[in-house]
Amino acid sequence: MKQGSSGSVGFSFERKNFRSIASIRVLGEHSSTNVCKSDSFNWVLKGRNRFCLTPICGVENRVALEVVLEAPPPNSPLHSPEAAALESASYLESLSSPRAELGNRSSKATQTLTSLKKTILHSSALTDMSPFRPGHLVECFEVEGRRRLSGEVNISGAKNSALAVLAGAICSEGQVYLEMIPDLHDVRRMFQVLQSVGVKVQRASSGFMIDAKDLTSVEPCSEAVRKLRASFFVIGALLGRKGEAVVPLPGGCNIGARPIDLHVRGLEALGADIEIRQGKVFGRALNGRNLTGGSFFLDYPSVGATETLMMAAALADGHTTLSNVAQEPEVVDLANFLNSCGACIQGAGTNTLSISGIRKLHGTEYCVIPDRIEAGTFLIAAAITRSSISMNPVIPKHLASVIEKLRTIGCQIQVTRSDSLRINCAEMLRSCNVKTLPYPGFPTDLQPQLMSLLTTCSGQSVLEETVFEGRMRQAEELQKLGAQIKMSRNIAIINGKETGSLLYGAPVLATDLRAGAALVLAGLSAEGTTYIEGISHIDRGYEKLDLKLRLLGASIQRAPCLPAELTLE
Ligand SMILES: CC(=O)N[C@H]1[C@@H](OP(=O)(O)OP(=O)(O)OC[C@H]2O[C@@H](n3ccc(=O)[nH]c3=O)[C@H](O)[C@@H]2O)O[C@H](CO)[C@@H](O)[C@@H]1O
Ligand SMILES: C=C(OP(=O)(O)O)C(=O)O
Repeated sequence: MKQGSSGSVGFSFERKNFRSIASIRVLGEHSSTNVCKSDSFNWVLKGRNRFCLTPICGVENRVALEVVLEAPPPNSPLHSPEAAALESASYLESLSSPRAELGNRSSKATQTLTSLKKTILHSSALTDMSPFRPGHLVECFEVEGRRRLSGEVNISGAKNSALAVLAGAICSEGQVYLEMIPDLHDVRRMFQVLQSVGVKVQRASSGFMIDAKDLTSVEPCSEAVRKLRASFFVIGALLGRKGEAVVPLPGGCNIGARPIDLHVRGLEALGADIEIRQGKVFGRALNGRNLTGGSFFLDYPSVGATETLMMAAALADGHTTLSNVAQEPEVVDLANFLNSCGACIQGAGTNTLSISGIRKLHGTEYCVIPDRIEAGTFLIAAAITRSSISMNPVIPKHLASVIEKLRTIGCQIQVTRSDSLRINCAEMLRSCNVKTLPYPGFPTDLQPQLMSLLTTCSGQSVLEETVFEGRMRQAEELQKLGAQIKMSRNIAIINGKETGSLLYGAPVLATDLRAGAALVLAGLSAEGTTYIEGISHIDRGYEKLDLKLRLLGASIQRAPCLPAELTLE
């Protein structure tokens, strides 16, 4: 198909039948190795299931010659290769090109489909594509399974600590230098939240310098706040500092209703008047100046509510007692950070916090704890691939419940140094029963990953999610890989096979951060190729997950795919 520099190549196909297509490769005019960068073209959705491929200015000579569609893996439960081949041929016939060329191209495509040869346009060509616009290809992870992992992985700073500490930095009027802040989408959005109220954020040496001396607003940018959960916690710091705050209702993982009633009632107990209207929470100190100390019992040990109230109470006039608080390591990290700025918080890590308010906090240097959830994800990655790996830095105590369960199913885990772990896994692992609970119980943030692992363990496991009511959406996706899972509300009954259940690669969708991680792990264990869409969720909370896994020997790449939601038109 010849194509003028100013024209466009119009084509249409039934997107629903291509649910499992992995990629589209665009070739240059004379050489099949001359792969045009995806960002050289606009993929524009034109009406129902119709795309238009238009060269962007400056790439006039790099015309689109053919589009090669890849069929789904042969074992895909969604779609047979034969159906995909037929679909592809009819798609090619719909191209507005001379018939002779069509014939060639159709047979080329069919060959490609028949051999199921990998024709993925790899990540180097994609790097300039983000953020994706509607109608563009989106990134997915392409995972080639059944490879052993080996080596040592570096664990990043904890996402949930870093986010809480960044919110906490608003409490301080001095300069705060923070280390071990992971490079995550959520962290970048949190920087935007801080900057929108006048906080200066600067990269400095291997960390970040945060200066919240001159707050210019008490209303952070709605767009950024709505993208993550922890952004809402700034309400405690802003009310503490300024006696006033207007914060939109937060975003975060779609894993349940996630109300903010405990934050609100706790702030009211500290002398705030709170009103929720038009999707925003308006708070102000009742006395028109500062919050005042008080007592509050949390009905549930909410991590976020504990953190919000800790920040507010740290700056309130007088003394506060918070009972039935969360005891998570990230809560302790926030308390340690605030104390290093001069706050007076006692009892962090127990179920009661005793806080004497201090009106002005000073600057500090602080290093965030390592991410226990990332470390747990790598422990499970080793287990699901029956591999041996080491990881560092970790705080082994933070992973006690996870280590205990992995040992129960047959993994060997050694604490090799005070901050390092090594895991060795035999071929045969056993089932076990697990219930998620607040810390020190088994973390809900590792439940989806554990579900993937248990599908490969012999016998029947019962996994119960008690923290979030909507956090088992990965089960449906794991079933597409062949996992034997029966769901009953928040309980999953997982049947592994005697020899360890073999998962089969297929296209799947990450519905949230940890569900995405669970699918990556399942893909590492599966026979064939797994395509995981929705990886922006994963980038929210894992620093370079794909790179770290590759360094351990996994085959995982970023590849372009058509967004599934385009079928919903
Ligand atoms: C940014 C961050 O730190 N996120 C973590 C934090 O989320 P987050 O702070 O949102 O989690 P919470 O501990 O608050 O939520 C636990 C349960 O309490 C409920 N609840 C919470 C607040 C409230 O006002 N009312 C209420 O009913 C929630 O709906 C949920 O069912 O802790 C969770 C539980 O360990 C983790 O999974 C998240 O990764
Ligand atoms: C649920 C999580 O994050 P968030 O609270 O930011 O949605 C998580 O980290 O698993």
